[in-house]
Amino acid sequence: MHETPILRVRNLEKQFGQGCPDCKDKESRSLEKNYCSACGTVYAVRDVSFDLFPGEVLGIVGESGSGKSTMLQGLYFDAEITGGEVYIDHPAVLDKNVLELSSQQKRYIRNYLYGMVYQNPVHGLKMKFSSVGNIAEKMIAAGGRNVSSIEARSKTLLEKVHIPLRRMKEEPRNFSGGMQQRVQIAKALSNNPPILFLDEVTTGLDLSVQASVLDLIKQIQRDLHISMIVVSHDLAVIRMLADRSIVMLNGTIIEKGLTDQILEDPQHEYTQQLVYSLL
Ligand SMILES: Nc1ncnc2c1ncn2[C@@H]1O[C@H](COP(=O)(O)OP(=O)(O)OP(=O)(O)O)[C@@H](O)[C@H]1O
Repeated sequence: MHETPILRVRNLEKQFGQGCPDCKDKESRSLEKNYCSACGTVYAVRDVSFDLFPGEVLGIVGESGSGKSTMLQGLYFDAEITGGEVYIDHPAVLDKNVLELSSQQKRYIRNYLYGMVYQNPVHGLKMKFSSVGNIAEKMIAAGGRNVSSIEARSKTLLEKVHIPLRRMKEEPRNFSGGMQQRVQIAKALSNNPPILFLDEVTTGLDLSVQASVLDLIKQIQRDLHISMIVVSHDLAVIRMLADRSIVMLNGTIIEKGLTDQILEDPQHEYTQQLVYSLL
């Protein structure tokens, strides 16, 4: 039996710059990594295609500048994508390339179908709202109006991410980095999205805090059976979380497969270096 992917990404492209005769033609262009030295255009994401299946964690790993964050920002509509198609297996948008939808329809997807956890909590949280207020805001944006059920769900979510309820009225700017990431995760889950994006969520945290946030993500994945795309430059993070993985370099996919397989038998020279650096 073939399962239908919850998310299908096809030939995604993102360029910064207009391009020039030297680089406009995909087949004949020659770039320095992802950069055209003739006109300065950066080809940040090039011809990226993959499927995400229900309940699966897909890892995206690559060095700084490989295009991971740009791709995630494009999928979450934070940045405009230059080309390609994205399909979500949901009745509201079935068979529609969601990149071409109106801003209202994209808002619907961000509110109901996607959750996002950013590396920098400042991008995902309103630091002057209370923690419970941050979660409530997301539910209200999605049309929630029943105050007592919004409050009850916010509390349940904060408990789920191990934020003590006695601190729920505090602003997240007073919290440690690990706690801020927990509040972001709770907020991202507030409307029960089937797809969660996680962008370098443990980068910059102390090792012990990293481990507890990663444990939390695993626990959420087990409990909610949510599909996740986890972006990290750190193969150790991907190894801990992802069933399947994609390795990116200079904006393109250079290797993909089961994470265990990639770790055991890396094919590309760059992946081999990544794997050996874990030893
Ligand atoms: N606004 C921009 N203008 C020009 N180039 C950009 C812009 N934003 C990103 N880039 C370039 O796009 C490429 C991909 O960057 P991106 O941030 O997606 O990589 P990354 O793999 O997520 O790395 P990092 O983890 O360091 O953010 C890089 O070459 C970067 O310099």
